Amino acid sequence: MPGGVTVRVPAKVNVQLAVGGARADGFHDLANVFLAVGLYDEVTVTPADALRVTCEGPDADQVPLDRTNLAARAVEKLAARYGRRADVHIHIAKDIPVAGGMAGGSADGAGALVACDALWGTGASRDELLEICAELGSDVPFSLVGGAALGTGRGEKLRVLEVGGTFHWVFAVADGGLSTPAVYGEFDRLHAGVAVPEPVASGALLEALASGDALALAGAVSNDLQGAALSLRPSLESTLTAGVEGGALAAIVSGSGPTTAFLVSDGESAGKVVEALLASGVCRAARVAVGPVPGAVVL
Ligand SMILES: C[C@@](CO)(OP(=O)(O)O)[C@H](O)COP(=O)(O)OP(=O)(O)OC[C@H]1O[C@@H](n2ccc(N)nc2=O)[C@H](O)[C@@H]1O
Ligand SMILES: Nc1ncnc2c1ncn2[C@@H]1O[C@H](COP(=O)(O)OP(=O)(O)O)[C@@H](O)[C@H]1O
Repeated sequence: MPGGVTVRVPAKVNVQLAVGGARADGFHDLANVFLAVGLYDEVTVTPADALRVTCEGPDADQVPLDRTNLAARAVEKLAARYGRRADVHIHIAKDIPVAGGMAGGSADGAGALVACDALWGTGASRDELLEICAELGSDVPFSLVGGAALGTGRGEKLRVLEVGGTFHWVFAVADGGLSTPAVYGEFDRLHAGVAVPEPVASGALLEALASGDALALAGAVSNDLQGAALSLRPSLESTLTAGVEGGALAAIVSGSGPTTAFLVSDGESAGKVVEALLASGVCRAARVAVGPVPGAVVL
C-alpha cells in the first residue's frame, strides 16, 4: 500500500499447554509450547488524521474496530512511549479464525506494533517491542517471535525452541468462538479442591520437536485446557473423533478452543482429514497449514 507498511503474522497452535493453579493475579502459570503455523493475518498501517481500524475477511464482523482492538492498543502503546500521536489507519486482512484459540488478536497486536515501528522509524530494540507485547497479552510476544517457543510465566517469557522438520496440520474451524477467560474459569471450576501440579514442559515433546518426528510429536501433544473447552462445548468431541477416523496422527483442541487441531503425516493425509471433517459436518471449515513458520515479518 503506498505510504504504508504491511506486516504478515502467523497463527499458533499449542502443542503442549500445561496449566498450573490460579495465581493471586487471576492468571495461571503455564508451560506453553507454541508452534507458529501458516495461517496469516496481514496488518497494514498508513498515516491518517486519527487512529482508525478497519478489517476484512470471513470473520471481520466479529472483530472490534474500536480502541479495544489489540492492534489499536499496540499502536497507542508505541506512540505513548515515543511521544507521538497514534494517527494511523490500521487495516487488518484477517484469515485467522476469531476467538478460535489461534491467537489472531495477538497476531494483529504484534503486527501493528512491528508495522508502526517501521513506519515511524522509532529504532526500538526487539526487547522493547517484546516488553510492549507482554503488556498487551500473554500470547502477543510469541506472535512477534514465531517459529517454536516455550512460554513460561503466564506464557509471555519465551525460550526459542529448535525444530528439526516441518509438521503438517489440519484445523477444524468451529461455529462461534470460546472466551479465553471463560475457559480458564472452567478449568478452575473443574479443578476446585484439587492440588494442581506445577506446569512443566514435557521432555518427550521437546525431543519430538527437535527431531522433526511427527509420530513422536503425536504421542506427546497435550492440552490441559481441553477438558474445560469440551465441558463448555461438548460437540468438539465429535470433531476430534472425525479427524482421528480420517487418519490424523493426533487430535487436540487448539489452546482455549474451539478450533481443533489435527497433526497429520503429510499433505496427502491432510487432504483426507479435511474430506473426513467436511463429510461429517462437524465443523464450519477445515484449513491446512504447516509449522513452524516465522513470526511477524514486514512485507
Ligand atoms: C489459552 C492461550 C494459550 O496460548 O491462548 P488462546 O488459546 O486463548 O489463543 C493463552 O494462554 C491466552 O493468552 P491471551 O489470549 O494472550 O490471554 P491474556 O489476554 O493475557 O489474558 C486473558 C485472560 O485469560 C486468562 N489467562 C490468560 C493467560 C494465562 N496464563 N492465565 C490466564 O488465566 C485470564 O483470565 C486473563 O484475564
Ligand atoms: N485484532 C483482533 N482480532 C480478533 N479479535 C480481537 C482483536 N482485538 C481484540 N479482539 C477480541 O479478542 C477476542 C479473542 O480473539 P482472538 O485473539 O481471535 O482469539 P483467541 O484468544 O481465542 O486466540 C475476540 O473475541 C475479540 O473480542
